Amino acid sequence: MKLNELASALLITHIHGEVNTEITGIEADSRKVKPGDLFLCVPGLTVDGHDYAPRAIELGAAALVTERVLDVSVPQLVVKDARYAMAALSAHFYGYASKEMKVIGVTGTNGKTTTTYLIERILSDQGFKTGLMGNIHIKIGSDYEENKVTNTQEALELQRIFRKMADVQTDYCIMEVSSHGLDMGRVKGVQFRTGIFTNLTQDHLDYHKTMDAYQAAKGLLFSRLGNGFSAVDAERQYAVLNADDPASEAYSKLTAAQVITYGIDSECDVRATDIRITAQGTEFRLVSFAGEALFRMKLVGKFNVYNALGAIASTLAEGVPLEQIRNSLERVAVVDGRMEVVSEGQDFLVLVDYAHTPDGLDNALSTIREFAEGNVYTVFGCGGDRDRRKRPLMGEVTAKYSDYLYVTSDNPRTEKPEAILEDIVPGIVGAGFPSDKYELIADRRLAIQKAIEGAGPKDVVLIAGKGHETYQDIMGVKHDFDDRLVAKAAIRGRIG
Ligand SMILES: CC(=O)N[C@H]1[C@@H](OP(=O)(O)OP(=O)(O)OC[C@H]2O[C@@H](n3ccc(=O)[nH]c3=O)[C@H](O)[C@@H]2O)O[C@H](CO)[C@@H](O)[C@@H]1O[C@H](C)C(=O)N[C@@H](C)C(=O)N[C@H](CCC(=O)O)C(=O)O
Ligand SMILES: Nc1ncnc2c1ncn2[C@@H]1O[C@H](COP(=O)(O)OP(=O)(O)OP(=O)(O)O)[C@@H](O)[C@H]1O
Ligand SMILES: N[C@H](CCC[C@H](N)C(=O)O)C(=O)O
Ligand SMILES: [Mg+2]
Repeated sequence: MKLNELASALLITHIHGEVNTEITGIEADSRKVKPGDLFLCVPGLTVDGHDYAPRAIELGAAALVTERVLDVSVPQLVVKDARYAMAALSAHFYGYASKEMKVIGVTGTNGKTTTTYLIERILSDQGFKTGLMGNIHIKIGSDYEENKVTNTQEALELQRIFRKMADVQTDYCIMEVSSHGLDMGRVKGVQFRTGIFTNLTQDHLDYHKTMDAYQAAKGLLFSRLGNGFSAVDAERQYAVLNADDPASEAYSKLTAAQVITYGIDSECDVRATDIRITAQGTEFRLVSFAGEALFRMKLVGKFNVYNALGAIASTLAEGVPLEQIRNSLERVAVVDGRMEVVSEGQDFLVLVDYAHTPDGLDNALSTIREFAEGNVYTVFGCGGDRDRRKRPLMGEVTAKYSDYLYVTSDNPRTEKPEAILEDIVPGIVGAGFPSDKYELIADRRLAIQKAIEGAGPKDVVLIAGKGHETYQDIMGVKHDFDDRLVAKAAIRGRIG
């Protein structure tokens, strides 16, 4: 594509240099530039992409996108806002691929991965071709790719993925939409069919600073939906909101999409009643605008009833019959790394779960308390270079529900592991937890071993925070680490 053809995606811009320069790719990271690429100079929070222009040109960049004219040899497309330009130019370059499928986006503090996974199962069981973007992996047709970021891709990568999905005739893309992704404009230009809101509780205050700002970032998904009412079903847009979460009221005001509410405690369009939770699963009666049905799911915990409700509401909107939604959900055995049972035949229960927020831990542990017959041992930590204010709160929640605590590392990244552990302690102490029942063990393998060695018959060991992750990030290096494998080895060591 020629540079001036690409530039037509933006109204206010000018080209400094040869307008007919051929562009064969787009890149925003100098380390990945290939000959013929357009290199986007993005001012970031840590460095300024303009400083990497010379390196990109050395690697063969054919042109640049800049916010100011640089003294360099290649043509420049000068724009007002490089991040906005990244979204607009990438969408143009990849042919507005998200418009070739229905995109269902899920936002919220917890439950995004689980909800996307459930929707994908329901729709693929209906014979639709599905794509999935979330932190377990990215699914394009029948191929799976690793997700190198935890959640929502940068606009450029996102549009590249949509193109690949469109090329294999994907009907539905179901994706997690993080608050960072919304706030940084990564999903600008993505045409969503449906936005789903799971819940809003504390996380990411390192980035958003206040809960109001965090709530507003998630609101961007809903404020962009629905303003072009249409008689054509495929063009309609839906906002699926959790009626039991106070933020939903604000989101329903922000959106012009048709609102479908779901919940347990409040009056709503898709509601679960008569809920029964056991260690083996969850039962509930579904009362909805499309009829009633009894659901028996293998997924445990009340929070998974909420995730199921979001999935049910959004697929009912797609016209999937309630009975068939139920059949699909009843077949889901486990979502990778979420309340996943680790069994080597031992006489106590070991669960690996991805809870990494105060509310996530509250949900996971309160569920465990509903069925635990013995003591509850919790192994957990808090991520480095992430919200520090959630650390004592996570200590407090784990103390509330556990008999023994093993506080350990969970991706310390560039922080000192011991310092993170110290940030957690005030929450444990403040909750009045006995000092002889918790230990700080920075080595996660050791912490898991100790918890498993301590457990007796009928006890429950919860290993929280890493779920499906297969690494421990220490100073930017990802070391192999899988809670499930480490727990299995520890159990074998104990019983073998
Ligand atoms: C806070 C945040 O999200 N930051 C993201 C942002 O960083 P930034 O704006 O500071 O960029 P920067 O590192 O200063 O770099 C500026 C520009 O220079 C370029 N550069 C940089 C170095 C170089 O050698 N060459 C080069 O060209 C970069 O590619 C970039 O275009 O843009 C970068 C490039 O795309 C991302 O890597 C980076 O994600 C960081 C690594 C991150 O950890 N993000 C997390 C917090 C995140 O986004 N998490 C959410 C999940 C949240 C949830 O649980 O809901 C997610 O969606 O993944
Ligand atoms: N609806 C929910 N409400 C509260 N907690 C939940 C809910 N669903 C899951 N959880 C808890 O949060 C953990 C993470 O769930 P999940 O991976 O689905 O969330 P996520 O929103 O995708 O997280 P991330 O922001 O890391 O992508 C689970 O392991 C579980 O402990
Ligand atoms: N999406 C979350 C994942 C956290 C997972 C946990 N294992 C950690 O590293 O803190 C984040 O990026 O904050
Ligand atoms: Mg997720």
